[in-house]
Amino acid sequence: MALSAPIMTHPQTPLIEAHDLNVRIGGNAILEDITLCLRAGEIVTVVGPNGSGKSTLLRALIGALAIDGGHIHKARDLRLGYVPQRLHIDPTLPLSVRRFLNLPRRHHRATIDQALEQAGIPGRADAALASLSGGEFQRALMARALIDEPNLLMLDEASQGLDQTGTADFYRQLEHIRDRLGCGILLVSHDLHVVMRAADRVICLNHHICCQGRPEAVTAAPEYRALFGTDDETALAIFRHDPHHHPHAPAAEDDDAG
Ligand SMILES: Nc1ncnc2c1ncn2[C@@H]1O[C@H](COP(=O)(O)OP(=O)(O)OP(=O)(O)O)[C@@H](O)[C@H]1O
Repeated sequence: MALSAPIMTHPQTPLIEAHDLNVRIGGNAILEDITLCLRAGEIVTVVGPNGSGKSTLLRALIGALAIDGGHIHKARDLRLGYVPQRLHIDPTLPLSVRRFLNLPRRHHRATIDQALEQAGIPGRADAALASLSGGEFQRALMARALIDEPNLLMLDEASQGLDQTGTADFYRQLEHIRDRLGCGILLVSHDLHVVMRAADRVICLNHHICCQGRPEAVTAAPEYRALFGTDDETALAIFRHDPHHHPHAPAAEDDDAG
């Protein structure tokens, strides 16, 4: 199926909801009472210190991890694309990008070419996977996540290893994908400045949700400042989110942090 057709999920339909989600690993509470909701058309970014449970949250939401409490409700028509934080591929494996994207099942050439174009590496289908740079490899992972036309895309620090320009390009690409497919995007990132520019909503996680809301509201929240300080105020002023730039984005769930 062509990737260009917009996905007709109703903008206000929750794609995924978590209620009072609890996850314990090795006797430690990693996620505590997480309640969140993600809708089609919005870009939501999870920020938080190292070890605060961001990857665990994504893995719990996609069902890769057993939960110890609460529940997760997924839309009946949910089609999930997931870009993991890491994926180790043996560099000696003679694997082209096309063959990688054909695992575990084959796709039409045109579908693969289109996914690569959407992910920002057009024309690289016949390149050896091992020959891709770190940033290109991340984009190949993104193409793999896009190939089945997800209506929810989850990315776990997919911009790691990219330089400043590459990171800014990456977020622009995400906005483009959201605008073109109408999908919801949930991402984990440490690039606070760019995150603040690209996200419709930010969730600040430190095992529990410290605060969430529009980027401006979250950065003003004492809980966020206690974790990240206030140094990004200047950058935020430069990168401030322009609502007119994203005509398809629905209003964020919370206007205020908390
Ligand atoms: N499989 C596991 N076994 C033991 N501990 C785990 C496992 N997975 C996660 N943890 C622990 O859970 C905590 C949260 O890990 P997680 O990877 O979710 O954090 P994170 O916020 O994504 O961190 P980072 O920003 O460093 O990627 C960490 O203390 C981690 O050591």
